[in-house]
Amino acid sequence: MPSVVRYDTSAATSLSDRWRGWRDSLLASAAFQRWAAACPLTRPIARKRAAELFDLCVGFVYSQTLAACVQLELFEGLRAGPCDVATLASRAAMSPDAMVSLCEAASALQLLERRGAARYGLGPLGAALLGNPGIAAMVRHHAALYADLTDPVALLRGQDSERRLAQYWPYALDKTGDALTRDSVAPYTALMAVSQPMIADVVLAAYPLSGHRCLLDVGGGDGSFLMAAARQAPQLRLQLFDLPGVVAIAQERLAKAGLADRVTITPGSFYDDLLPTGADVISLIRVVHDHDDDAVARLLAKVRAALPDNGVLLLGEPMREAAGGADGVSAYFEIYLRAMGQGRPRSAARLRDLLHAAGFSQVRVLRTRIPLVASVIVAKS
Ligand SMILES: C[S@@+](CC[C@H](N)C(=O)[O-])C[C@H]1O[C@@H](n2cnc3c(N)ncnc32)[C@H](O)[C@@H]1O
Repeated sequence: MPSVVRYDTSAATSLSDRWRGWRDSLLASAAFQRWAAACPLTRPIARKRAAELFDLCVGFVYSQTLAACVQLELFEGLRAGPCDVATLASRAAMSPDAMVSLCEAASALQLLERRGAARYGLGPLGAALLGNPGIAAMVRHHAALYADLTDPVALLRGQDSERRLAQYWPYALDKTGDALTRDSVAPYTALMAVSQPMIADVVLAAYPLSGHRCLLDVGGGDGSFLMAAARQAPQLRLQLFDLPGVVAIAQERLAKAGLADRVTITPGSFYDDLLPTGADVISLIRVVHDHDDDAVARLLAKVRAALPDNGVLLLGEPMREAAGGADGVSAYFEIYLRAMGQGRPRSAARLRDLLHAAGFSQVRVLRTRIPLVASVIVAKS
């Protein structure tokens, strides 16, 4: 269980509570809503709020429209150019009418674009998705999350017995990883590998590794981040630490990439084992948010113990409140990690506290190109 209490039990009403109470009662009033929609000055705000609320109400339909396009490999099918509805329908084994509904819905979401009567091509978002296969893989694996979310209240009450997402990430069910076979870790390891290039681009642009001698990637999956680091910094020696089933996959992948001589691979669980020493920089990429505060505190202490004086911890993952505006990252990870059964999305400020508590100094939050994909923190041991 997370050790931080996140709710305020104080009965005192502050000035800001009273201001917000007044605002909420105004916004909840049907008469005010009618007035705001009619008044030319407030109409743009009223329309924006109505659109935002509409998106919240129907977001599941948007997601499932995208899921259908991905499942039918519609974007791939349109890569070479637009196509008529009859051909798309026959490829997808559905009626032309049903295909028109899907194409119209996808066009409204900018995934596709109508290109004449009964003919469709890629839309700007569909084309962007083709450039990043990690997104389609993420969409596919959401089938497990959405199945768990069929009854969201049961999930939050811990009454969902199937726990499909936890089975997808089996280390959430077996913390030591002892019983995890290669087959059980292969699906999430493949998903991480295909989505890793966009993470590595963002992290390594924010913190180039050219000044370092040896990188240990803890929870390094199949070695995809190490491969990107090796391309960026040809002098870098490489180390990887992950669960035994995962490192078996990494061993093959890194050997195929011609990096066998440059890398040392150590199987283990950071819940039970010490981390290997020898690296002057240790990375935790998309690892910390998967674990509760007490486990993270122990992991950070082990990272610090494995680093030399003035060694560097490089932490990269999506963080709360990093992307600005409505915080979709927080909403997503709060519910996602609840379904997975462990972990927390954390803000840079919260991570900074955990790093200081573990004895790290000179904690710096670095700007990244796309904070939605990952934010980066570096700290000295
Ligand atoms: C979300 S994945 C991220 C993988 C990789 N860093 C990336 O960004 O693509 C988390 C990784 O942490 C590893 N992991 C989870 N629990 C672990 C443990 N107790 N000891 C070692 N590795 C663990 C998983 O096997 C997985 O490879």
